[in-house]
Amino acid sequence: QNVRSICSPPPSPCDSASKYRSHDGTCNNLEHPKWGASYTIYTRLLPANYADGISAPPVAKDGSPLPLARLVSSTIHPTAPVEDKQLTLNAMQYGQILTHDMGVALNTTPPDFRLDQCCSTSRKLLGPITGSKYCFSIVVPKDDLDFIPIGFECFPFSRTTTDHEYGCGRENESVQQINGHTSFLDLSIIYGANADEGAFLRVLKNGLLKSEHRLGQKWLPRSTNITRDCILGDPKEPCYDGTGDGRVNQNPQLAILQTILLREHNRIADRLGAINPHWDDERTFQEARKIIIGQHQKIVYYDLLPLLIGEDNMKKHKLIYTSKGYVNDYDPTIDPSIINEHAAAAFRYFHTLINGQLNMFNEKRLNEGGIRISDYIVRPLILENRRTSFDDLTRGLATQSMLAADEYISREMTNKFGTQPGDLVGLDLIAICIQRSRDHGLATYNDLRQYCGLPRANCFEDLLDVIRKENIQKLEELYKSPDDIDLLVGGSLEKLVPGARVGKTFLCIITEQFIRTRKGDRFFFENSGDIGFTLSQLREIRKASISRWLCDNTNIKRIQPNSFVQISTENELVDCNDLPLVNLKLWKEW
Ligand code: HEM
Ligand SMILES: [Ca+2]
Repeated sequence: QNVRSICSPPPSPCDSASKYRSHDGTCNNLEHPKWGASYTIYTRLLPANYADGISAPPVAKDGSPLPLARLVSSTIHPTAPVEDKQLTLNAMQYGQILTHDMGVALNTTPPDFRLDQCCSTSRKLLGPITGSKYCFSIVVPKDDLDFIPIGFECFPFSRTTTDHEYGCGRENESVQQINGHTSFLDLSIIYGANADEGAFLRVLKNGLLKSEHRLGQKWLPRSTNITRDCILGDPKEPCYDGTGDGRVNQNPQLAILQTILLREHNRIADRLGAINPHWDDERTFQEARKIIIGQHQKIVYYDLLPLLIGEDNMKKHKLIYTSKGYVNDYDPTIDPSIINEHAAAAFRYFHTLINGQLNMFNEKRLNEGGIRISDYIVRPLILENRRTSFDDLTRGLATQSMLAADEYISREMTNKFGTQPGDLVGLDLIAICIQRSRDHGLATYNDLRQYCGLPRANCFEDLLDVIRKENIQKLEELYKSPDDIDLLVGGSLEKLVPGARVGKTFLCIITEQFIRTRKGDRFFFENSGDIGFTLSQLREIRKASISRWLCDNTNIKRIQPNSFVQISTENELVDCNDLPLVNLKLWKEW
């Protein structure tokens, strides 16, 4: 899509009678058809903070450069294998699904940037990993834990959309990044974020999405462009495409959940077809899509988010209800676009939850061995390795602990990210994210503290209200003034708010995002009217659970009722058939 049309979209007339979401999110808001649509810009809570007011990454208050992102990462984020006491890896992993549904910052190659100039031996082409075509200068020796690449220039790395030619903003106005996905929770990651992609992903028969049959199971279609999508040891290894998101191969557990979503769509479409044989392909597809999206929204708001941002906090902000009826809180004045401070900083805090080791479990939940995640980044061969691998890894999601929300990060992410066996250098995901947040010109930690109702810190000691002393000392070593602290860095060090897995500032940003995502979505599953569910259908949708999804789309026979939460006496393994099931007979049309 050409950038000019993104920046000044022509008025697009909407069909208010249309019962289903568009693929690109347009016309969700009938007054503002582009709100929340794919290929529109992110929004901000506070004005951009570019050094030149336009597009250059920020500098310190006194004009000196900010500390190197890699130096910040290795100073602030040591490693420690602290596990979360309550939640499983599945909670982290569905968090990534949710993130991907809400956005992907489009990266564009600056015209003066030649790959052959930059990809010398010490650098790495990151295409398949981040979806960008840049060479990164943050590469670190894979096993040298204390190596800090001082002297490595801190890249012209993404310049995501920092050229007017590529980003939006008139001349002399600050640049804003572009979101390649719909902002809505509409599973654009499996249905595609525009009409052409949406049609391409479908069989166009019986309401089905394209899939491939192997090992007696349905799989995501294999990629026809493996060098773009994966880094494989052998070109015959699986590498997926044919889903609505280019990041599907990024890590094995992500590919698993994408596969489960695909299977669930096709499972529901099959049932609906049997219940309503007179429905055509389009009707079956759209009704199945609506059912899966409704279940997904229920699972996100009612089952997952309370664990991350606190149940009391969600109730206080009217993000969840105890009502058995409709909620009808759609507010057409709310713009559901994704907030840049949320996507490029606050929600990335949950990278702390990633466990570098993925274990496989048999049906007795006995550990059958594990893999290092860094060996399988953009290389999902482990899913189809053996007949049971997929199921064993899925049980791992439901069994293993995620890591705790704290300042510690797995070395698999900060030193070995994106490596292949034999590689001498790896990447640092956290350094990449710090650099990315600068590239997006986010306002500083101090600015967001103030926005969120904390006092501005005039000196480092003022941070004691939410940050531990030893961490303030580290900040003082790195930054010259409290006004220089990056939002991602300061926010990541805050003490957790009781009941939540984030500190105050990030909680405020993330909560604001999920208010907009809910109230700014005319099709949110708890709304009534022609586009909503009937009340009895809504009661069925509310029975959905992540555990039942795993059961219905794998060979798993027993699971705990809530597989975001570890097995315990309150959450014991039960027979899959004993879990509540969404009764599709309620969709029978007489
Ligand atoms: C194994 C798990 C994960 C891996 C390997 C991973 C890796 C990545 C990578 C490579 C990026 C792009 C970095 C850049 O170039 O800017 C990214 C972006 C992001 N990640 Fe993760 N991530 C994981 C899990 C999560 C989880 C659990 C969350 C939150 C619950 C999360 C939130 C985000 C967000 C919000 C973005 C920005 C998306 C956008 O472009 O709008 N990630 N992650
Ligand atoms: Ca979406």
